[in-house]
Amino acid sequence: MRITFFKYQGTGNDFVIIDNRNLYFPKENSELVATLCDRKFGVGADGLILLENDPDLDFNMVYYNSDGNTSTMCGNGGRCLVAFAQFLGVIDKECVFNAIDGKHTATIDNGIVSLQMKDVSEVTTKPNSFYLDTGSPHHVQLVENLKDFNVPIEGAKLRYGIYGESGSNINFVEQKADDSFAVRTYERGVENETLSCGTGVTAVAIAMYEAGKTNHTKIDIETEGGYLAVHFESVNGYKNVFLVGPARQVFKGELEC
Ligand SMILES: N[C@@H](CCC[C@H](N)C(=O)O)C(=O)O
Repeated sequence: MRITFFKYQGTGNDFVIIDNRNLYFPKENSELVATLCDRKFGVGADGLILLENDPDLDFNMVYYNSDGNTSTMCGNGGRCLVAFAQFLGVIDKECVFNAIDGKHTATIDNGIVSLQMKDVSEVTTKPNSFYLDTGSPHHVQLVENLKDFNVPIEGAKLRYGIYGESGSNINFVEQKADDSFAVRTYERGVENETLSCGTGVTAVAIAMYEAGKTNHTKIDIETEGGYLAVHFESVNGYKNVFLVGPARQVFKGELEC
């Protein structure tokens, strides 16, 4: 079988993306997905995404982590998929698509994608951290000297120690200004630090507002792979939550497997 794939990145969170509108990709083959995502034996990516037709909406998103398993929502992946849908001519500048956590609206202008994330009704406050679901589960913890923090080691400890097998993504945060934070994320399913995590920065923005660290509802986030913005409304929970930032095609390839 010949697979045509595209490589995309959104603030350095990178994805193999495949046009699966004709349903040719063997979706149950998790070994193939893991190999395609492998940085030594495959293309190399934090995850793989299939763009499929949806009966009612512009398209459907199927997301796999680099371990080969399907998972919950990927914010940066969703933004990259919107850019891919525009590249394919499936959409123009606006769309509504389906993902594992439901319907998402998005706009794209000059490679900047604004993606509506799911509403957040609950933020759990723990002694020195927060836990919330922004489409994927996230632990958010303030640390000092984020630059030198050992994210892979400390992230793995919390991911397995507190959250067990089903796990959580783990975000370490440092405040930069009233309305800006730097974030480094350990991603479940990649089992390592990634350069950026869209549902993660969304969780950080909301958790920091909930904690009273900021009273801004538009928050800038610095990741290791670039800048993202999150804005939301805070009325009985968090609604109209948007993740905004660049999404770029890196290259196209073909492989026989
Ligand atoms: N990179 C993602 C999150 C992908 C899902 C996550 N690894 C999980 O399994 O929870 C993002 O940009 O949101």
